[in-house]
Amino acid sequence: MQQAMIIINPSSGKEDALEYISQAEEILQNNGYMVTVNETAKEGDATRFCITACREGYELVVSIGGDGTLHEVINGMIDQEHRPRLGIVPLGTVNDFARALQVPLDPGQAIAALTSSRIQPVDAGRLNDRLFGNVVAAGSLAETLSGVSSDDKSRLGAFAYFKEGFKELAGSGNPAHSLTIQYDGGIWEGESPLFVAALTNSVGGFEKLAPGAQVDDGLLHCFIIKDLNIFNTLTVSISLLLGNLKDHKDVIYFTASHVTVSSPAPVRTNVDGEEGPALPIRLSTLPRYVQVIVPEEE
Ligand SMILES: Nc1ncnc2c1ncn2[C@@H]1O[C@H](COP(=O)(O)OP(=O)(O)OP(=O)(O)O)[C@@H](O)[C@H]1O
Repeated sequence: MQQAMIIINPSSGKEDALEYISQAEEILQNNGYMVTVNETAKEGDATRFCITACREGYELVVSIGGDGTLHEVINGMIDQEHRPRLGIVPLGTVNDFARALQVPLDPGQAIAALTSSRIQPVDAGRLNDRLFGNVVAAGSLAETLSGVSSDDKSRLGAFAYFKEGFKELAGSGNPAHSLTIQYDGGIWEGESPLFVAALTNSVGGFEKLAPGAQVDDGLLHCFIIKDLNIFNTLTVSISLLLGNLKDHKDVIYFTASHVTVSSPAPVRTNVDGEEGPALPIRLSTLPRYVQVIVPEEE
């Protein structure tokens, strides 16, 4: 009999996570799985549970929670020879990974889609000695984004990030730091308030950040926002909404499989929506590393 592990964060989303356990358990049992349910209680639990699932040969791990929980689950797969298939039930407020893979944002529909036979191989990102599923941001605006409240994210969706970003720009005028970004054969040095490296098209709920990004293209889609002021922030924001950010005159866009970012200043990062390590960071991709269950094609 195949084994499935449900990893659920009971604090995710609007805290109605527990309602979905029996629904997911039933659908998996009806599909021939022996199901183990693990509830997380604190940071790191989802990673530990997923490590167990890898070591014990589980065929399937289902992450029920937000992008933070998913990030932790994916980190359990680092350096594991056996990696279970991954099912996603999004309960967070942003759910970028689900958006990028067309997994339904409605949890009931996402649970129903766990029986799909369609598997999408997805790149994982490597940041120093850990993994990420979707995005790494660095710079003073990235630090600000870590502070966006769940309440604002629920109320304003992706626009919560604009609100915090504008607040930061209005407060400090010019929050750029000196960054050195080395990628494959190139190097960029200059002042920037924000560097973003994305694996998928959806970042912060904006589904058109990198419209050309494929989840299995083996590439980091990188954006350097050059020195910003409050006025061209508006035009950058509009480009972001229209999906042509990479063509904006104050944005440098490139793709690469290896990137390092450093700064003489103590700059922090944001990784998959949560606060990450300080610079310097080394980024790379692990092509087609995670096998994700996605809905059948219509
Ligand atoms: N039982 C728990 N109570 C509180 N926090 C928890 C618990 N279990 C895990 N966590 C922590 O909650 C963090 C955030 O979870 P997650 O991103 O899944 O939900 P969310 O914050 O509701 O989603 P979003 O970030 O989209 O708003 C996880 O990174 C984890 O460290």
